[in-house]
Amino acid sequence: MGKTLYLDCSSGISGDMTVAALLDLGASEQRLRGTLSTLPAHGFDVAVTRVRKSGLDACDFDVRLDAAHENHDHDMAWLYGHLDASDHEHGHAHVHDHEHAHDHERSAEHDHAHHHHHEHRSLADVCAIIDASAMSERAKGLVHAVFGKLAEAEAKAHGATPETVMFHEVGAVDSIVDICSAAICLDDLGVTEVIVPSLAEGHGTIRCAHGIMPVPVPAVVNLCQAAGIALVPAPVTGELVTPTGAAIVAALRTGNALPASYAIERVGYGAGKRAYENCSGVLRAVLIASAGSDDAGDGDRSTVTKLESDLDDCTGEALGRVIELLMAAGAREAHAIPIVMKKGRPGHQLEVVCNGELAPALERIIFENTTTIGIRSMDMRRHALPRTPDGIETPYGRVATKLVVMPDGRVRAYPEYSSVIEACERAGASFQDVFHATQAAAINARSGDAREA
Ligand SMILES: O=C([S-])c1cc(C(=O)S)c[n+]([C@@H]2O[C@H](COP(=O)(O)O)[C@@H](O)[C@H]2O)c1
Ligand code: NI
Repeated sequence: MGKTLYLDCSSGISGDMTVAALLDLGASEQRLRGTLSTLPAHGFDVAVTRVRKSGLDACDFDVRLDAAHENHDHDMAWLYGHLDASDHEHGHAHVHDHEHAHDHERSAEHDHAHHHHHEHRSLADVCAIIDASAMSERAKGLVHAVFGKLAEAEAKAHGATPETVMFHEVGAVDSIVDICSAAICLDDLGVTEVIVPSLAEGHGTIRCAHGIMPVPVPAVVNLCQAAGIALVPAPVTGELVTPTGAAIVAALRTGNALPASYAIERVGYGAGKRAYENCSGVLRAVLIASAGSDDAGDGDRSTVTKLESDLDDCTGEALGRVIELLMAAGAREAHAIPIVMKKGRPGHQLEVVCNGELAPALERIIFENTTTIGIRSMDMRRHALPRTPDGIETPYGRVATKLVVMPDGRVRAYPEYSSVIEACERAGASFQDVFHATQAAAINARSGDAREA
């Protein structure tokens, strides 16, 4: 079973804060750097350092751009219009098919500390960069999901469609690297559930490539509206939630409520770049496990997506292969059910259950690896009982086991299949002997607890 991540967004959320918090949680920096080096995007380097933010020791993730790509993201004076406040309008309408920068340097109205370049990319431009990298299929799926949400929100703000809208800052190299990095780190940590109850957000206005925008900026408003994300007003003049941060939450969130009780496995703090009064400026990321105690609640209620396709012309070999690929790409379940289709044809219904953000990537795998030309999808409610992974000592060695809390509070032990097989092979014992010995040992270990099943 995957890990559950709780994001405490009491100081908002941005792309770099997310990556920093995940690295602080233990995601591999080495793996991140190795994977980023395969992105066909140039002019950037990443720095991972420790900083003190509001007295807290936090991780800082910084995408450093070369002179041709640098931006204003941390320049508070520029962001809030204290320098030359002349508007910096760009139409979104111009057509291009390659990365380019608009060079406004040295013009009187842009004569401030940084040169002001924008790379305008479409969703297709960004997808091409992601697909050409060596990111895992799961990480690619997460990145596609985040940019898909951004494209919908930007399109709505600018009266375009997701296919035609041009990204400004959110399509720049640093934002692409932030989003890819967040996906690589989540994949590395094995996170499958993401709980985000709400996002704290400031007020006022902020300057961006479009000009002066009200906070929350339009893209954030659209993202939160579409995904039903609650915003909590914070006593801060400025932007705490960036479009990238909101899109990460919109695409990856699987739940909006913490379990009634939970244990903290690990905590990470990611520093924001901007300095505001009245908030800590850090994103706290917590890996949690349901405590499985009396007051553990009745588990997690979340939404999952089911993909379904009926096949009467696909070989068993192809079906077996696609199921393997789907599971490797992060599906929760993938199976084929024998059915009799129209004209009396024997066939199979391929059923895949996944977190919603993975659906587009898994659909691609189905189209590429089977004969289907259509996939049905539906969102479903899922009720998962509270469960805690444990290691049970048995006469055959240690066996990984899930302890599951039943609705009436009793606890059942479910030995993990692969761990049972390892013990069988280690000890030369039968599956039944190891499985039942593990259940008995689990119950014995908890014999003081009157609520055993
Ligand atoms: O890039 C685009 S199109 C963009 C749109 C909007 C809208 O609300 S529309 C806002 N912004 C601002 O850009 C910076 C950087 O955002 P990141 O998500 O890349 O960190 C931020 O201040 C946004 O408000 C950009
Ligand atoms: Ni925009």
